[in-house]
Amino acid sequence: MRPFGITRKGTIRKRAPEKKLIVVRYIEDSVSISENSADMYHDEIASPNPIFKSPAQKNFNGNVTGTKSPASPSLPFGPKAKARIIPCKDLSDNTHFIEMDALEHYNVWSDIGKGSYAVVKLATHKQTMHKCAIKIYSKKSLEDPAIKKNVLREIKILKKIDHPNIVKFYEEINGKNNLYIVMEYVRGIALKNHLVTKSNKKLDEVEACEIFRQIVSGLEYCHGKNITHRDIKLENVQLDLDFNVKLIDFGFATCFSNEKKSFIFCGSPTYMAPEIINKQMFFGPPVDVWASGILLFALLTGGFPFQGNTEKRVFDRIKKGKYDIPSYISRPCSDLIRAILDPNPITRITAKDILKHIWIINRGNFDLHSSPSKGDNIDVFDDDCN
Ligand SMILES: Nc1ncnc2c1ncn2[C@@H]1O[C@H](COP(=O)(O)OP(=O)(O)OP(=O)(O)O)[C@@H](O)[C@H]1O
Repeated sequence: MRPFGITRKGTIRKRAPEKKLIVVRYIEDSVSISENSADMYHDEIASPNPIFKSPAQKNFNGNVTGTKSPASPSLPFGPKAKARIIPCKDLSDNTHFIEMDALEHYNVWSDIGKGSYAVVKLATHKQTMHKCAIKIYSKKSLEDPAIKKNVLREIKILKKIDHPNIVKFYEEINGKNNLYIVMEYVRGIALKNHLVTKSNKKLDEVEACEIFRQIVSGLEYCHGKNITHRDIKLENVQLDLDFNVKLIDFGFATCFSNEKKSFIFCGSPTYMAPEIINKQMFFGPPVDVWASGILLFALLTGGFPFQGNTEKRVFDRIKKGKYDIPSYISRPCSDLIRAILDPNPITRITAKDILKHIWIINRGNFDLHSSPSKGDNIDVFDDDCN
């Protein structure tokens, strides 16, 4: 179990009644618990009658103690609690230091994710106790016009979207130091991490199909609204506890027009379509479809079709377009992968047609031609080029 702590301006160390050392660190009227404990305890925290006699509430009243609720034997203040010390990060350089006046309606907990420019924190709406995720961009990073443009576009696009397989936008909050995007909290696991838990880092066709179908369903919806995600990859697919798919991170998303082709070099190298690498003008949707094919390949094989130790090598292979589909993949699935990884964006299958493909209709239930052989397993998850 990871450390637990309460935060509100400054840091104090306290002994709980059980004489166990608890370190309490105060930031501004907020409570911070570590990533793991946040997930472990957030049901209690979020419940209207929290089992955990919320140190948060005590904290808000300025009365901080580490006492445990009688009904919370599993919580870290229990008799078995060991000294749990909050990682004492230097808050002075924490650009994602939350502003409680801006987030007055939320209790903000600890980090649930980190991206290149944003930190994502778990929060609960104080009145409804509804859990949410708050993506925090420091305004310093938004001084870069390109980043600012992307973030504003991310917000604009998220506002337009309402689909079960896409994370829901709740509100944006413009703080003095940060910009906050409040959105649906997807309690679960990133698809990439889910894959890593599997033997050989791959899924069977039925499970892969169920996940892939939902991804493509979200994409089809976006494409129907003239929106492209442009950064489809394992890391940007979150699974909830019921294994429902939610697409996240619309930081590269954009609106496209059927009349106007555009060119922009964006996405993650392993997932980039040949038309991007060849610097051709392109419409958005085929690029998402290509990336979804790379992702499907990864789900089924534990590897990527175009690999290399350097970006250049990956690009060279994508340009050549040569890849092997392992023999244990069923014929209908192989056919679908080939239709998706069609180097020509004009003839490449669309998201709409993927959903009508026999492999999807049959939910991946096809006899396998052969069992995996040694050489069929490609493991590139440690590849720097992801
Ligand atoms: N709504 C959410 N619910 C749960 N976890 C989330 C949510 N949104 C983001 N995360 C977590 O936070 C991480 C970072 O989020 P996100 O990818 O949106 O940030 P980013 O800065 O845009 O990332 P990148 O550097 O890839 O562009 C994700 O990988 C995911 O683990």
